[in-house]
Amino acid sequence: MITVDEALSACLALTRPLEAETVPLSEAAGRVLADPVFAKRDQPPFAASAMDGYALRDIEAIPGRRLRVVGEAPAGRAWSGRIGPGEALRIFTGAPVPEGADRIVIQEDVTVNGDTITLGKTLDGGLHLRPSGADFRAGARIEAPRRLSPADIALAAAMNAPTLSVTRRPEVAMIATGDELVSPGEDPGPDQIIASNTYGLKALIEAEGGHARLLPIARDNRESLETVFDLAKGADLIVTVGGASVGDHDLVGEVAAGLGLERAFYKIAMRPGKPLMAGRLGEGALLGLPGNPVSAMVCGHLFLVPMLRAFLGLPAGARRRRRARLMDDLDPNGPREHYMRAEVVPGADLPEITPFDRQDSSLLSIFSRANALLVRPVDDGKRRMGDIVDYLPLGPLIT
Ligand SMILES: Nc1nc2c(c(=O)[nH]1)N[C@H]1C(S)=C(S)[C@@H](COP(=O)(O)OP(=O)(O)OC[C@H]3O[C@@H](n4cnc5c(N)ncnc54)[C@H](O)[C@@H]3O)O[C@H]1N2
Ligand code: MOO
Repeated sequence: MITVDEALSACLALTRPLEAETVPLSEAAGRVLADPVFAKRDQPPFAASAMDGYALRDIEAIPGRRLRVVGEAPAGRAWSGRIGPGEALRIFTGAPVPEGADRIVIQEDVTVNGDTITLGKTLDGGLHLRPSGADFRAGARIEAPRRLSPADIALAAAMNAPTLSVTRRPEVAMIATGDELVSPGEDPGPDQIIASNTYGLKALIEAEGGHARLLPIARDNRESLETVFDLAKGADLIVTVGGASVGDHDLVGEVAAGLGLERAFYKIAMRPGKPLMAGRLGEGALLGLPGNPVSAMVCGHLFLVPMLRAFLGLPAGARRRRRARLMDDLDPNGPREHYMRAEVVPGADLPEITPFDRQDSSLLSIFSRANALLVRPVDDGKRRMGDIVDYLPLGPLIT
């Protein structure tokens, strides 16, 4: 059995950064930027007013001063003259500040009387001007690769980029295997259960920016598996679930080998997830996950997510572990790195972590309550309440 780190390196070696495609800006959120975005102009392109009020010369911003209003500039329409001594321009937020003016006095600090204004007794200290290029200059860049956040989309729009070059979504074909499985919504027989983990994995894949295709459930025989493998052709990554262990009906490895799988590894020193398998199949990669729902999901977080990031051209090493204070005693760990389902809450100095009592790899109800995986090294000794341990956050974290 190889270690978790060795298995991750082998998985990453099966990936390659995918090519770029051009998408409209409005569809680019969450995608991975493949080429930098360049600003085509300064923003703002002119010195702009930050407030509704009056543009004037700062040296004349004296309480009680009377000034003559010489014109008006709404946003989108500059006033072309120059502000001289004793003059002010009615101006609105976002409008170009006229030459000669270097301060905006907000309208709340002004009394209007026909064509003249009188400045109030107290004026706030702000100039309320946005110099041209204050946000960014022409030529400024959004660097790639980068997963595009809503803020990035707004910035790219402001830079006047109507389309963006993003990495193609990795195509993932997903095969659930087992005679006992039916799809959600179907009527299971008395000996059957509902296929669950492929749906959880699809959600994980799509949250990471991949595109997952759920293929029909493959039955526990060679013909059925071969038929469904055939449907998976063309995918960047084929993910199988189940049929990975040593039972008489665990045929995935055998069938994949018959189809030309170049196996990178099979079985890793990890709990849950021991019967993990990976290799190269045709042009794509294959990741064979164990069938137990929690094993499949934990392997999804540890191996599938980094593989997707590598396909997307993002940094894709092992996820950074965090530290927490253990809130329970733990027996010594065995020869497999253990990823225990746990709950992390904020603590005084460090977050506090409590593993769930029941750790069986079939318990999705526990997994859905967990917000962390407590990581126990191979052959870790007994641990006491108060010890500091490593964990990986699952989803949004409350620290
Ligand atoms: N003699 C041994 N038996 C087992 C070993 C072992 O080393 N020696 N390893 C155990 C471990 S650890 C795991 S994990 C499982 C993995 O087995 P498989 O990958 O072959 O998975 P299956 O046998 O097909 O299924 C296991 C379990 O999960 C359920 N399952 C499968 N697919 C789905 C799905 N898509 N959605 C929901 N549930 C699913 C299936 O019904 C089984 O209950 O093997 C142990 N056995
Ligand atoms: O490795 Mo299995 O995944 O312990 O349940």
